[in-house]
Amino acid sequence: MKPISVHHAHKSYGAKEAVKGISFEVDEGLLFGLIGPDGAGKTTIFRILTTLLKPDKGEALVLGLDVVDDYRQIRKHVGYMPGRFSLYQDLSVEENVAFFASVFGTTIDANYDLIEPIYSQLEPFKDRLAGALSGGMKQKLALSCALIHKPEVLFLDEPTTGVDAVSRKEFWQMLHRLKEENITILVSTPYMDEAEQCDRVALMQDGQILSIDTPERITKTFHNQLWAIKTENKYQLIQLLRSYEYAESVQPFGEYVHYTDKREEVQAEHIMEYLKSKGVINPTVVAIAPDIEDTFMRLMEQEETYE
Ligand SMILES: Nc1ncnc2c1ncn2[C@@H]1O[C@H](COP(=O)(O)OP(=O)(O)OP(=O)(O)O)[C@@H](O)[C@H]1O
Repeated sequence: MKPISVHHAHKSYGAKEAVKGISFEVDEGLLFGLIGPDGAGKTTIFRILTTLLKPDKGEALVLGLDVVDDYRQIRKHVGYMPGRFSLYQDLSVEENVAFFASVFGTTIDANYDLIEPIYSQLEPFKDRLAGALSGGMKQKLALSCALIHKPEVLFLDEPTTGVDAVSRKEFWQMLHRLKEENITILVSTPYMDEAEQCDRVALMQDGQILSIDTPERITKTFHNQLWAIKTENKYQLIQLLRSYEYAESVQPFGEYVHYTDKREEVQAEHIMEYLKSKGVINPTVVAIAPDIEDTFMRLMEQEETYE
């Protein structure tokens, strides 16, 4: 039995089809990522799996239980950290955890061993109101609350959005520790660097899954030579590359533009010559290895082309 299995799930909000026939399964003890931009349908999938929304069509099972027929049992065995508003801002740190414990008929002490690595960092502030905590501390508190009844499956919807880089890193370390406790984790994120922390990922766009695999295998599907190009004027560079007759894809990435070319054999010099012929002084053109973000952008582009 897979802890999570979704078969051809559909969900619409009025005329808007948010989830368009999605299927995926998650093995026990895996850290599985739903990766995609805002509006891809990630939250809708979380709401279906945590029994807060019914799918219009298709089936979703958690721990072998049906999200519609067996919702009461599912709720006892899963932890959910929604994207926002999961804490009571006007209760203290300790009161929030105690409240979530009482909802599940348990106590902080009974489950302290599981939350200890996370909650111990909050204990010095246990009397502080949740509303007065920093983003990173709120996130730790929300995770403590989601774990207080020792769930077998943990659902984390964009847990690191709006959290500083150090707290994000710590958070992922915590998730790896929870995995060792054999908790199955479904986590969503819009950050591609976090995708690489997952055992498997589903890349989502517009209510559909474009690819499911390990981050390494997804990245290997990018076959073309990728170039990172930089000039003084990035906006002008993008325009020039987009109007280059051999351009295949042009994507801004930080201070660089990532570029692929339609030609089989292309050298950095070819691209430099073209840019110089358009008046660009000293362009930097470097061959680089693609990462999962490049692969995702490519898959999204292909999807748009086929539509
Ligand atoms: N209650 C609702 N009524 C109408 N449309 C909705 C509702 N909830 C979500 N949607 C739409 O459904 C689509 C999927 O939303 P969903 O929240 O599942 O995506 P997401 O990937 O979680 O993105 P986000 O990070 O923005 O929440 C979006 O286009 C969204 O605008």
